[in-house]
This record gives sequence, structure tokens and C-alpha cells, in this order.
Amino acid sequence: MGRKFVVGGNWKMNGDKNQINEIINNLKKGPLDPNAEVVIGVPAIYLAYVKSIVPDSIGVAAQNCWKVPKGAFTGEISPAMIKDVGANWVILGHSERRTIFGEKDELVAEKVAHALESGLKVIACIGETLEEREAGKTEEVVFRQTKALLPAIGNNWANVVLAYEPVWAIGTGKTATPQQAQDVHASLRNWLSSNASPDIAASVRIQYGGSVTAANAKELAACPDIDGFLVGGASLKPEFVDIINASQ
Ligand SMILES: O=C(CO)COP(=O)(O)O
Repeated sequence: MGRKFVVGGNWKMNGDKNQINEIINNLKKGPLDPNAEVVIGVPAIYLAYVKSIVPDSIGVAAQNCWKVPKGAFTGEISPAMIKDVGANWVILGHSERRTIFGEKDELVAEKVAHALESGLKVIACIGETLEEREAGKTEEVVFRQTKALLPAIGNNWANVVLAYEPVWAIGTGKTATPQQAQDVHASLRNWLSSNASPDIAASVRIQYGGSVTAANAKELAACPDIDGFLVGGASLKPEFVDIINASQ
């Protein structure tokens, strides 16, 4: 179907200059699968530093942004600023933003709309909690979260990657089984076919995120509807290279 494998590293609030140098040197050494797209999500304060040392072949993402270009929003950064320091991507709607910082579907959608209008590419995150999964609400939740994004994305789907990250699998060492992940990815694609368009459903890349490691990446990558990963903890380690190469 021609969906390019795309692997994101979400460093979250981790890293200092020393560790960043190590991570970037490791990525430079690779070797990286030339057929995989790589994007690293770095703390805002290091965006410019990372851009100054990373090869252009690796995309750089902010982990959040605000929904307008500038103004009295103490502590926030805008897509215009992210672009100004040379980064092209932003991760939005991560479950940590949703749960710890109380971001609701509508706010995530407003941020996605503004980031896309500003010319950034977006990794938009969705996913259910353990409670929601156990209540049989996984599809209801991911469909609701995705539905909120439809008007925000409009005809900009080419600049969006969806990241399905079940909250119970994030940072817990409890990876979704390949079948569990594949099932949600397939039903999401099916839902997109009816609610966006068959073309969008066939072309949008859906990453899996949640305790991805070098040990489980290959099996997950072999699933037909898994088009890459959004990696937290392991993106800080040398094994990130093996995860990037998992679809080879
Ligand atoms: O939240 C994640 C990526 O955005 C996943 O984190 P872990 O890979 O550490 O579970």
C-alpha cells in the first residue's frame, strides 16, 4: 500500500546535552534503514540544539505546542517558534498531556488545526486507558478521539501520522500483543474509511506506541496495519536503531 514506515522517538522530559550527544551519535552511526522515516520528539528547550547536530534526514518534533501563533500565554511555545528553530513536527494529544495536564479532545483538535495551518507535520496520539479497555470501550474511545480530529485535519491528512498508544502499555513494560495492536489499527482504518474517506484510510500511517523495544518491534512491525512506532523509553537507548530497522 506504499505507506512509508515511520518511527518516532518521544524523549519526554529526559535528556541533557551529554545524553543528547550520545543519542545523536548513535543515530548517525546507525546504520538506519533508508526506507524508514525517523522523527525524534525532544524537549522544547533542546529543539535548536538538536537541530544543530542532527542530520537533515532525521525529523525533529516538539512534544507539544499552543494553539495560536503568539501572545500572552506564559510558558507556551507556538508552531511558528518550532518552525523558526528548524523543527518540522509536533507530537500532540499524548496521553500524558491528556491525563496529567487535562487536555481534552477539543483542545487537542485546536492545537492540531493550528499546527497544520502553520505548516508543521503532526503526530496525533490516541489510545484507551486500562479501565476503558476492560470495560470493552477501546474502539469507542479511539473513534471518539479520532472523530474530534477530523475537522481539524480537513484535507491535510498527508501531514498527519496517527499514533495508537494504549495508556496501559505506556512505560509499563506491558506491550500490546501484535494481535491486540493490529486489531485496533485495522478497526481504526475501517472507521476512517467510513468517516473520512477510503483513500485517507488506506494512506494514513498509524504508529503503535507503548513499551516498544528491540525485542518486540519486529513482530509488531510485521502486522499489516502497523506502519511504525512511537517509542518512549527505548528511544533514549542504542536499541532505538534496531527499532527503526524493525521492518527491514
Ligand atoms: O508514550 C510513549 C511514546 O509516546 C511510549 O512510551 P514507552 O515506550 O516508554 O512505553
